[in-house]
Amino acid sequence: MEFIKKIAIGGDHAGFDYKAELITYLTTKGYEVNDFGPYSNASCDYADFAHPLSSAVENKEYPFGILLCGSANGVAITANKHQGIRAGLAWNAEVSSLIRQHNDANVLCIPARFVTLEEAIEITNVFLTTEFEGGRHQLRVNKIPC
Ligand SMILES: O=C(CO)[C@H](O)[C@H](O)[C@H](O)COP(=O)(O)O
Repeated sequence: MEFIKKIAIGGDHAGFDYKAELITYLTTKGYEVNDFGPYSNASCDYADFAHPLSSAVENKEYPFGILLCGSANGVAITANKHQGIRAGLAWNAEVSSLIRQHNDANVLCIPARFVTLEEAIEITNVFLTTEFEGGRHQLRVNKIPC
């Protein structure tokens, strides 16, 4: 699998601390990480950050995006409003692998209030290093756009 260089990351205040840790982790692993915000842990609205990130991924500026909020539902609901986005929640490594293998997810949504930082890092690692399986799954993914 080709090394993916550029990653977009964002979320809301509930994901702020983990977002900072993931930026540091991914940067040390050699990724070029663009932080779409927020830039403090002050209460904010996830859509304000999930929409710009999703547009950038949809426009192929980044192969993958990572969004973090408290339960991951707000950012996922927002990101999936974009036709070119397949945003999946992942709360453990196995689910993270499956949203890549079976759903060809291009945005990972992490429930920051429901996983440990170590789990968030593992979920991220698995997401970025797992390939889409294609085959029967491609036929299903092709049917998603409405
Ligand atoms: O969309 C959400 C709920 O599913 C996110 O988890 C937000 O982070 C959460 O709603 C923020 O809640 P807060 O009480 O305003 O911190």
